[in-house]
Amino acid sequence: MHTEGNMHTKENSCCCSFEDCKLTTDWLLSRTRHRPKIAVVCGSGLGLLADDVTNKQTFSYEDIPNFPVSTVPGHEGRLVFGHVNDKACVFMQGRVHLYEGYSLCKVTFPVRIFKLMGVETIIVTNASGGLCEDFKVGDIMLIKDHINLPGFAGQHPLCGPNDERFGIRFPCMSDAYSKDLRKLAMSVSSDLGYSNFMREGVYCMVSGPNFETIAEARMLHVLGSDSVGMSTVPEVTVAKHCGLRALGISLITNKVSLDYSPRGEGQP
Ligand SMILES: O=P(O)(O)O[C@@H]1C[C@H](O)[C@@H](CO)O1
Ligand SMILES: Nc1nc2[nH]cnc2c(=O)[nH]1
Repeated sequence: MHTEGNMHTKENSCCCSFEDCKLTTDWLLSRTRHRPKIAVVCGSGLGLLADDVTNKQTFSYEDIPNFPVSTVPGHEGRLVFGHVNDKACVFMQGRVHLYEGYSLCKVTFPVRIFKLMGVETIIVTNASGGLCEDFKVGDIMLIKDHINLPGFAGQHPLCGPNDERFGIRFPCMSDAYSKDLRKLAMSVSSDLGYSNFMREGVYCMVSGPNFETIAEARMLHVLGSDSVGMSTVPEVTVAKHCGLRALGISLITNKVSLDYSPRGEGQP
């Protein structure tokens, strides 16, 4: 069989086998006493989410065997173990993306490490563009569902042979984002007085690295997307596959242009 150029064939299917994951997990477990139950993936510019962690222990991605290394500004590239309100957590200060040249298998490698370390809940955050006309810059959108656009084109982290030690061949994705966690997040934000900028919606992943053309943005909007970004979907897909509870949070950092008329320059 000819395999060149097709990373999902049997011969070249996985750069992150169960054994690779185990090696990385054991490496971390032997170097930290922390046993996190909650993992948080910090999106672009959101590394400060780990600022309030107590009893911190950090590892640079480049020191962790097999771990992918962030190449984008705003992604510090370190794992932070510690506690938030007495809950044992691990934060990824920075993630890697498909557009950096990483396979989705590598992009989602940390999620499987968290699972093997004993994590039960994952909070995945991102910076995204708002497509929903009601959204304002600075709004926080709880992700209720996603559209996996690269997945439609065969760029999917679960392509290739399925290892049942992680999860089943055909995982259900209709409930990838925990309803209970969304309810809890809404209730906590209301208690904090944040209701004015809390939203709920559908996040669409594109591969990037370019931002959308106006025609593309209109298409994504018509398809039911409320925000668009370049991450999160692979991580949540792999989290669901291996039985983690997921909460997805999108910070709306810009409004995506849906019409040709205003602010003219350079537009068709
Ligand atoms: O890691 P996230 O999804 O927050 O990063 C977003 C998408 C691109 O990497 C970058 C573009 O602004 O921010
Ligand atoms: N694709 C995409 N990613 C983003 N990340 C932050 N804003 C945007 C956006 O407008 N489009």
